[in-house]
Amino acid sequence: MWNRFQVKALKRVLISEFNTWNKLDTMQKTQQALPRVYVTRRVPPEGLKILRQSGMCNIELWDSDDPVPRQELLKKVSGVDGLLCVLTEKIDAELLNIAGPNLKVVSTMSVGYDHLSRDELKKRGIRVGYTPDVLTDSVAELTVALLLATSRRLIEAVNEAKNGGWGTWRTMWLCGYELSQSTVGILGLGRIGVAIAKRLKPFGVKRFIYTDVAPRPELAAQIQAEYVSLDELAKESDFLAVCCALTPETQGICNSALFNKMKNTSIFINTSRGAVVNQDDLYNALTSGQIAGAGLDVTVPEPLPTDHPLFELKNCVILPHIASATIATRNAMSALAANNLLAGLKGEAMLKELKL
Ligand SMILES: O=C(O)C(=O)CO
Repeated sequence: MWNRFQVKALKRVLISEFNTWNKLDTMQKTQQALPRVYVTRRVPPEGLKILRQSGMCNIELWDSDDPVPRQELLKKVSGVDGLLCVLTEKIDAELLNIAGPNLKVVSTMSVGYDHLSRDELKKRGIRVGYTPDVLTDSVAELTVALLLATSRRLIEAVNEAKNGGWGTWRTMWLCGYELSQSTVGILGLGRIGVAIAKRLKPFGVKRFIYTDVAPRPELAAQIQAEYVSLDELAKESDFLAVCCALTPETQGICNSALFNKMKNTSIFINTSRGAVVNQDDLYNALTSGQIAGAGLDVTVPEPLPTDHPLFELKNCVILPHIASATIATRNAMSALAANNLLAGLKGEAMLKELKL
């Protein structure tokens, strides 16, 4: 027989157990009620921290540095409320149909949005976040580095020094082209084009010219750039930097018609998207001497197969799409993508929303 103290103690234990169980049950129910979010890549820590600390979504993560296989992605998006993706994921009608009507927001950790079917997203009323501005400086910096590496033949020079090609100082050996007194052309003047021009100006560039679908006087005024036609841009640029977004209008815009108008001393640089260039035409322009050199941070496909003919050319410098690859920038991109996603889930204004 229990005395009254034992009964009281047992009561206390039971009540406390009941409360704990109740709390857990409520927590579980709340968790189940939270929006479901699929993150298609191990994005940099800043973004993941923001998502986790928000406590406002259930996150499932493809915890890898490599892209999620398409079939796995299609399986995982079914029924999600939000999707945080990177530029390797094609967000098209097939995926959106499988995702279903819960999907309210797609947030891409990229400034480029050519991997998103904008019409399909718009049709379904899905909001889209992206990450402009935070990568402008790192992309501009890398563009300048690539331009100098190409025009001053740095990769060839390093290889010659390392591989015994360095005989003696020679008068015309490894001579390249200099920015001083040059004309720099920008195809697609936006924030990145302006940032590139600002960095190039101190090298003694004489003139900046640009082309776009229409003049952009406010941006152009920052760098005293002159609006010209695509033809003039090709003919007059000593250095031609491609900074436009990939759209149906810009796909393949850098083709033989453009290269044939360029000077045979010109350097062509692309840090936007590979598909704005017709790579066969570029190969011909480089091998025929129609242009002097090309620096590419982007190609079709990516990665470019190691046996691709462009890799055989000494006057073509190819980087593996690293323009925004600084630790600070990639963290800022992931933080912005996470904040865009959370704002979209809450139905609030995003920091950077793409107009569809
Ligand atoms: O953000 C983008 O679109 C990129 O290409 C990454 O540098």
